[in-house]
Amino acid sequence: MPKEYRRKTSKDSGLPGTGVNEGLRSERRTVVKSSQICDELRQKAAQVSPSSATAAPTVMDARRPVPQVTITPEGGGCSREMQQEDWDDAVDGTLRRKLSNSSISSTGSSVVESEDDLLSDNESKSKGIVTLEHLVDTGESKPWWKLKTIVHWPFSATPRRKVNWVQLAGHKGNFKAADEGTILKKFSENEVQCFEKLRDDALLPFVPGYHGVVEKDGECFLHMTDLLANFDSPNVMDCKMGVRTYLEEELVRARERPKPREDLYNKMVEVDHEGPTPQEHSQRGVTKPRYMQWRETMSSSNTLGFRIEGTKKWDGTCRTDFKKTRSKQDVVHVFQDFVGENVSIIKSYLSRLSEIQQALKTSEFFKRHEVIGSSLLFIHDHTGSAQVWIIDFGKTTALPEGQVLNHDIPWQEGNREDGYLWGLENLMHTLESVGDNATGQQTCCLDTKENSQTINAGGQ
Ligand SMILES: Nc1ncnc2c1ncn2[C@@H]1O[C@H](COP(=O)(O)OP(=O)(O)OP(=O)(O)O)[C@@H](O)[C@H]1O
Ligand SMILES: O=P(O)(O)O[C@@H]1[C@H](O)[C@H](O)[C@@H](OP(=O)(O)O)[C@H](OP(=O)(O)O)[C@H]1O
Repeated sequence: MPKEYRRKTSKDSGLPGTGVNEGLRSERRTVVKSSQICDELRQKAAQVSPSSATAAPTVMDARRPVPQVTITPEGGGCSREMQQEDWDDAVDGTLRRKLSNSSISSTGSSVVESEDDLLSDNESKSKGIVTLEHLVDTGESKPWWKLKTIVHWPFSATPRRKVNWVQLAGHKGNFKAADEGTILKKFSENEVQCFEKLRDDALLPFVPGYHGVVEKDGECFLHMTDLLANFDSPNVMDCKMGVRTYLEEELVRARERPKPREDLYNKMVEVDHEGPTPQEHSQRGVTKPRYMQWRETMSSSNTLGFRIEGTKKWDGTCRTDFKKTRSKQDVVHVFQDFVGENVSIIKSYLSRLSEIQQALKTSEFFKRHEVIGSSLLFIHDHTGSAQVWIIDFGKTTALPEGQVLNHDIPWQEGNREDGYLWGLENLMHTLESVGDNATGQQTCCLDTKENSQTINAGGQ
């Protein structure tokens, strides 16, 4: 699915007067009333799920305190601090260019240009500790959706409650603070539709709570539960699931209209100078699917059906340097470091993964969707609490009517298989190995059958 569709926002949503046919570039300059657009987007997305019309909560709640976000330079310097000038920029609408060059620039791309996405710089990832600051209600709370009108709020004089938060993967600037226990993720029509469909699905207990579409600073966001909220100094790990991390459509488009990207070339040579072909070296560019395939081959996506994207430990240590973490042994080591050989945590994780596995096998949603780029988010803390959640449905795509997937057979172009279940099984085996190493025996964990299946990644 083209990114300009997946990440449609209020400003390129195909709403009356903002249709893609009119050209998104010129449309982006159109001044639109965003709260009205969010309402329309919410209603439009809600149409996919009959039950959601009543289930959608009121999103414009005047009692909410004004949220803001500060990104602090913690965790090995893999984050940045949001400055006052960032907020000033919001007044003239350039904030999102400075803070979120990735999803937003793709959102703003025109249909004609976006053969394989237009994210053409290498700052597209935000990886690090983010301190979300929820302003304390001083008794004169203002409707938070009006933040754009009070962007010069005297930040230093306002009482705040800091909430440590981490964004381990994904696009820079995609998240903002909301009221306590919740966060905002940049709107994607595709993701909203998935959440709407998931309201009635067996997977519901394993996805973040979804509270509708809201507007802030003139943009629309998904309002969802902050999965870290109930943990005390959590340890967090993001594992991207599947053997394939790009959509078949992206492959087709790149073939029809190849668009080498310099930012992806730079990311590739940074990890492996021998990665690009001589032609790619000479043009200093690689196409998106080519980069994604290379990422899958360098990491464990192809060999295990999942890969580690990032980890953050309770002490603030943050790691995202896993692009070459490929062998099962290497993956086991990362998990060992993450759980500290705590067998009880490992057992909790395995038990939760087993529940997820069962739910996936009965889920109508899962059966009828190609699940690409989705992650399992592992979270545990010193109290012994350990959970796993399914996150990121930005590239999860409905199959044509009547078509279903197995999720554990080899991908060949056209069959749209993603290898999700195969990856999950390997992930469980990996955790079992970690448990076995911790106990020094073979009895740690679940009695899962040996996984002998291989996914044919050669077709990529
Ligand atoms: N509901 C949530 N609660 C807590 N943390 C979350 C939640 N959703 C996402 N995160 C954090 O944000 C990171 C990125 O999330 P996500 O994958 O949804 O973003 P994205 O920008 O869509 O990613 P991608 O670029 O891979 O599509 C995760 O690795 C996790 O650290
Ligand atoms: O992890 P890396 O090496 O930084 O690579 C990025 C990662 O694969 C993201 O999942 C992808 O976004 P999507 O999943 O949304 O396609 C992004 O594409 P992009 O640069 O086009 O945003 C890649 O650059």
